[in-house]
Amino acid sequence: MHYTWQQNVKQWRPRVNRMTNVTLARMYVVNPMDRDRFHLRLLLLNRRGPQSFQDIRTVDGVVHGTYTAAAIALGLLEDDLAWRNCLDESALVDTPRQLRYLFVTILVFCLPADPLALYERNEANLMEDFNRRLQDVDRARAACLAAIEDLLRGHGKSPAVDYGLPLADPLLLEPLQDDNALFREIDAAARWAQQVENLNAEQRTVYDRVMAAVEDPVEVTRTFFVDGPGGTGKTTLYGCLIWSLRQLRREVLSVAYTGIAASLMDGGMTVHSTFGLPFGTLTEDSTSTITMQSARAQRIRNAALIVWDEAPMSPGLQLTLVDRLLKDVMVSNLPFGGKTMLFAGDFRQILPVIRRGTRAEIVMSSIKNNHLWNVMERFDLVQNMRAGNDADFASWLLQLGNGQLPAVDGVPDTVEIPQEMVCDVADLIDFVYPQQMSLANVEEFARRVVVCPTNEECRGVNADVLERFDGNSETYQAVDTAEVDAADEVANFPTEFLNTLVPDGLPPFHLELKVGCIVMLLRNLDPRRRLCNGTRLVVTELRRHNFKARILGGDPRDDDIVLPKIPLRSIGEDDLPIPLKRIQFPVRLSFAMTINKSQGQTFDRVGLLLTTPPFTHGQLYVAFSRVRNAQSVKVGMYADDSGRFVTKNIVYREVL
Ligand SMILES: Nc1ncnc2c1ncn2[C@@H]1O[C@H](COP(=O)(O)OP(=O)(O)OP(=O)(O)O)[C@@H](O)[C@H]1O
Repeated sequence: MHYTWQQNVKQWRPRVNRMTNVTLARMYVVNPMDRDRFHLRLLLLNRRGPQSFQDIRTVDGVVHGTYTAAAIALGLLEDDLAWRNCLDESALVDTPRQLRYLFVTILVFCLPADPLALYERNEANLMEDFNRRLQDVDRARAACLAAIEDLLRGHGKSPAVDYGLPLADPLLLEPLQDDNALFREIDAAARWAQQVENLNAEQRTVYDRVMAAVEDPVEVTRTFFVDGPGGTGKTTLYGCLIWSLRQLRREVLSVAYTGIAASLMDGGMTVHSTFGLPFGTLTEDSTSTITMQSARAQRIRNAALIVWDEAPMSPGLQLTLVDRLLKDVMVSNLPFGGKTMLFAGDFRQILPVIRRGTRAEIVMSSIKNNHLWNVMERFDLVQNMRAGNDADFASWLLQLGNGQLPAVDGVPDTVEIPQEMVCDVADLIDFVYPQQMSLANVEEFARRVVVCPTNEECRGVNADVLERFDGNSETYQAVDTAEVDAADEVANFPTEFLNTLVPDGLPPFHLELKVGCIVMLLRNLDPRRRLCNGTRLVVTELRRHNFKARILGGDPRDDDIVLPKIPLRSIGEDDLPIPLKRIQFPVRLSFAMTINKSQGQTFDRVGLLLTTPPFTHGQLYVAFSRVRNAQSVKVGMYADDSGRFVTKNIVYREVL
């Protein structure tokens, strides 16, 4: 019963509904993925006095077939023209498999208004290879839908529930043999069997301990931490564990804090996506989106081991939330629900990133200050296994990382860079890159990079190196929108102002590319295919609505990737005056990258630009440890008044 205030008699009276006997008091929230109902809700919120469902779908006298079409006609939804153009362009020249990847990328990241219409428009091209092979349209359609379903499942999505796409008819499906995958599996099995044999004594101790814990149902200590500087064989160790357990038909989950580290692990996924953690700053009250009955919860239940790489980068709170989730999923009060957990990493490297965080805040957020640290059995790997490493350099690096090199003139956090490692700032790019660059000589510079403390310096280097490429460039412009509800607030931020913003996690408004240039992905598009935030790609073809690229150092048998523009949002930690949505290719030039981004990657040659000094724990160590020997790195910096090359080496000894 609803009441209204009667001013004249100063009384509350039951409300009289003059229209009907039914009162629509409140509308249910509808998941945007439930498209039809979501768009009906959108129309109900924006249309006044419709008399029937048909009426709701009628715009300017035209009765639309779907609520989606009516919402587009009313301008309530962006239409899918950009994605149609992007798919049309790819369909003309790319393989059906590339087109299916592109279609799935658009579904997952661009949230088109009408996925079914996009599918139907492109169906013939999407299934063309199956049709050729099977010579039967119905079976080809079923195979194509199953392939799309498989790709979507990798993103935790369902074609029917999330996008309203038809499902493959199981009666028409036949097992498809992927010869490539089969050969790769045989290759991998031979390689890993050999690796397990070759583990050194330190690695073997951890391997045996973890395998024993997995096998022993009553073992109490099931949480392990492996600490080891770069090159001591951590990745090899958990590769062996993952492979051995899979041989025993046991499931393993491999996760890492960053997408790029996840992509280097077999089947690796980010911590966020595996455990359904929210993005942005976590709090004690943050919760996982994983429900107990879901397939993701079941995957966790089935896992015999969870390997967590680059753990020192994870905020301690992440461990608390995952511990809570695993206790619920496993219905157990043991740490991490009694799962066997193997954490690994190097505390000399970069710690959790807290924007403008103080030393105390950063240290407090480290996993070392989480109560779960105390339940971990700890192992140290010290033997450097990286072939070609020079022993003097490895020992200098370790002293640098441990903060054991002498401070200059007693000034804390300073270090002198050996003269032979320094070059003139103006010559640094020449040390790394050839004068003439193109797709033809990409192998010459693919495993080289310039690293800098901040993005600002990277932008300058990137623009300079692009000049070294032959051929014309293409400049792609973004579509920028301020994400605010109030119309008058939007007016305070004109488009030309939004276009000038260069937040860290977003591509530039003007993206200038040339064939052969190196770009970095800015989103985790598909860790299963090593397409992660931080993956470097070489551009192989530029088009109007998409571009083609391949992963640097990727498997040559892999197809090139076709990338669409996608809507990207600022993450709220960019110091922007307003939340920004930018529709642009999710890449930026990557001849230079920040030291933080380079963590976890190995290069043949690195130019370290130190015109501004490193500013947080571990940065200098991370920058130098990207290469295997002293000859492969040069530092571009200026001498001080006494001719010495002095910079900052910030080491928080309390976390080592
Ligand atoms: N037991 C071993 N015998 C021979 N080579 C090994 C062994 N363990 C590791 N390696 C080799 O040493 C190199 C470094 O190993 P790995 O990548 O596993 O180290 P990491 O600790 O993960 O390094 P990073 O932290 O820099 O990624 C690799 O080339 C690897 O093949």
